[in-house]
Amino acid sequence: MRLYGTQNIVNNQLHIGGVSARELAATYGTPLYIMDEEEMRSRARLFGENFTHEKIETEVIYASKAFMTKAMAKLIGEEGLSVDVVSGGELFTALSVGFPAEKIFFHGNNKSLEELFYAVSSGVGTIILDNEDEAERLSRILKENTKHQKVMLRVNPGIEAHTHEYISTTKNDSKFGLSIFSEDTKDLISSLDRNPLLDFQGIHCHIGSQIFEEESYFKAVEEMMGYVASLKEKGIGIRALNLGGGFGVSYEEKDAPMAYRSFLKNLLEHAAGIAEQAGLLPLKLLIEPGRAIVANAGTTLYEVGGTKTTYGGKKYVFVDGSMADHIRTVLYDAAYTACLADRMEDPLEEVYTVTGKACESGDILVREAHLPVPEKGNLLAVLSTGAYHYSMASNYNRLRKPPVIFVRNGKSKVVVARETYEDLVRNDRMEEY
Ligand SMILES: Cc1ncc(COP(=O)(O)O)c(C=O)c1O
Ligand SMILES: N[C@@H](CCCC[NH3+])C(=O)O
Repeated sequence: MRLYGTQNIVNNQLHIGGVSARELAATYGTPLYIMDEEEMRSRARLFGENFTHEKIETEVIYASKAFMTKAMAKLIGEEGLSVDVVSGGELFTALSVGFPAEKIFFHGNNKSLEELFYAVSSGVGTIILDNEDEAERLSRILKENTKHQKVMLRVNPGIEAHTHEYISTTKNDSKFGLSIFSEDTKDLISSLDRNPLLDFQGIHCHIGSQIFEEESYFKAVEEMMGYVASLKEKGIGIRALNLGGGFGVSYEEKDAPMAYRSFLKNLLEHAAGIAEQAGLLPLKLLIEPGRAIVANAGTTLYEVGGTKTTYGGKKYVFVDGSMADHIRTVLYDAAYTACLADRMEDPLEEVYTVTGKACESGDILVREAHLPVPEKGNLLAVLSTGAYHYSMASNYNRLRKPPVIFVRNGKSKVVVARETYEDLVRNDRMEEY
């Protein structure tokens, strides 16, 4: 089995960050989200250090939708990356730990008046507009408050990157951004560029998520550079080109993500070559990795409650979590690797479907887990759950969200406490009509 970051096996036990899964379960209970701090920091550094070029200014922005807490915002700040937020909530989290506002990029396809006002009044560095309505809302706020704002526009280059339909973002009918093939988009860019309230920086695209094909990014660079050149011909100078995120990670043994270091270098080299030849320099290049920084750093730990073999012969192992803390399997048909964290070297005997406590037949965490025959009380770990797990967790069935802990150098700390029953009813009211 492929282990990640600081994960290793000592005496048949899974250890992460130098702490055994058994000890973590005893200290914090299960289900439990465990994040390997060293792994997140080294991934952040990998992107920061390898997306650099002598001829082009660059910036790496962490897409916080993948995993955001106060501790994470602080970690990203310490590692020198910028941050992308898509809601007032993510923005609040970043600002609440003193994340520098000028290094925040505000995304989203339907930012409200309230969110835009919050962003402008907090000094958010760049707002990435998605459409004309947002541009109009933002201009109104800037005018009323005599402010000035750096903006970019999200465009859609129509690249078909191979990934699950729900996380593909640049098909021609995607809800995100505006097509580069439409004249209306150029008209909007031209009006953003002329708007004295705006400091128009350039354009953004994001071709989808969990992408393995390097070729798709090279194609995106070519399309976007061509577009930058066509805008230049219209007298619109583009200072920044943001290529988004989406860099795939490995969830199963067979997954082969790109070698990030060489990929980033080659991508920048390719972009710099085109930009130089087409006379588009100076042009700043930005990327927004989310999953690639946190996915493999995360492990979810559950306790086994029992097993069941159906009349039809299907074998289930029941754990104390559910689709409420692990939605990606049912939502995207995503595949994961599971193991028994306290029996790591026992022979794998059967294939089980890992299911939880939710009242849904679709409550499946891992479709095919090769395991030793699980016993009640064993610890079951699902690997690579650092991205889009805690951030997509719900309270379905009024299940409490698990805590999140960071581990590093033999120590652990709580970064999000386990929800209590009181937390679940905190906003309930018993008013009369
Ligand atoms: C605009 C934008 N940037 C960055 C990301 C991060 O994607 P990923 O976590 O796949 O790197 C996303 C999510 O898909 C996104 O929509
Ligand atoms: N939530 C998705 C990716 C996010 C897409 C954001 N544009 C996933 O878990 O894969």
